[in-house]
Amino acid sequence: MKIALVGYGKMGRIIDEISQNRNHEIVARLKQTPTIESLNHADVVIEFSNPEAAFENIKVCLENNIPVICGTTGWLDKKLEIERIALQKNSAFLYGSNFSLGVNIFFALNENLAKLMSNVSGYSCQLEEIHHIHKKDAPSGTAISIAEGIIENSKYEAWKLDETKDHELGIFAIREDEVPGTHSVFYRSEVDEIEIKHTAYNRNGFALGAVIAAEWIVGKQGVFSMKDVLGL
Ligand SMILES: NC(=O)C1=CN([C@@H]2O[C@H](COP(=O)(O)OP(=O)(O)OC[C@H]3O[C@@H](n4cnc5c(N)ncnc54)[C@H](OP(=O)(O)O)[C@@H]3O)[C@@H](O)[C@H]2O)C=CC1
Ligand SMILES: O=C(O)C1=N[C@H](C(=O)O)C[C@H](O)C1
Repeated sequence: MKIALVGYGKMGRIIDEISQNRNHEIVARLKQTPTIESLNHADVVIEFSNPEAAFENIKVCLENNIPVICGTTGWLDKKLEIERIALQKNSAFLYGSNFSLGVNIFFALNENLAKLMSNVSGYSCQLEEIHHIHKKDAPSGTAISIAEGIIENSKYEAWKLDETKDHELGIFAIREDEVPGTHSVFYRSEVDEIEIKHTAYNRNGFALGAVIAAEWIVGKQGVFSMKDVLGL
C-alpha cells in the first residue's frame, strides 16, 4: 500500500517505521498542507499534524478522493464539516482521538462502567489526563472521547475543564515532562473510590493502531471510527 504521511513529527516518524515493517511504501512525508502532486499517488493518507492545520489537510485529501486516517486532536469543532465533505465526495474518513488498541478497549469499559454507576447513588465522576509539556490542546482528544462515553450513559450533561457545577463532568489536564499519555476515570463516594486507568508506555501503540486503520480503510467509502476497525 502507498501511504502519504501528512505531519511528520513524533508520531509521523514512528508511523513511518511501523508502516515499512508491514511492507507498505511511504510515498510522501509532509510538514505542510498537501497538494495533489505532493501526495504522490498515495492510496491513503495518515494525518498527524496540529490543531490549526488538520482541517485544511484533510479537506485537500478528501477532495482528491484519497482516504484519510486522522489522529490530530484539538480541531473537533470542524469535524462535522469534514464528514460532510467525505460523504459528498464518496471518499473515506476515520478520526481516532487515540489509536491504541488498549485505549479503544478502555473506551468500551468506561461506557459499561458509566452505565453501571448510573444505577447507584452517592458517586460522582471525574477524569484526569496527563501528557507531555509540548501538547498543544487541552483536554486531550482521548479525555473528550471518554467524557462523551460517560455523558451518553449517565446523568452528566456536559464536560468542563477543572472545577464543575452539578451535572458537569470535570476533566483535569496535567502537563508533565515527556509523559506519552495517561488517562484515569474516578468514581468517588464518601466511603470509597473506583478508578480505571490507561497508561501508554510510549507512542508505538498509537502508531500501530493508525497503520492498522489505514490498511482497513482502503477501498471503503464513508465515515468511520476505530469501533468499526476493531469490530467493537
Ligand atoms: N490519535 C492518537 O492516537 C494520537 C494523536 N496525537 C495527536 O497527533 C498530533 C501530532 O502529534 P505529534 O506527532 O506528537 O506532534 P509533533 O508536534 O511532534 O508533530 C507535528 C508535525 O506536524 C507538522 N506540521 C506543522 N504544520 C503542518 C501543516 N500545515 N501540515 C502538515 N504538517 C504540519 C510539524 O512540522 P514542524 O515541526 O515543521 O512544525 C510536525 O512535523 C497532535 O494533535 C496530537 O495530539 C498524538 C499521539 C497519538
Ligand atoms: O498529544 C499527544 O501526545 C496525544 N494526543 C492524543 C490525545 O489528545 O488524546 C492521544 C494520546 O493521548 C497522545
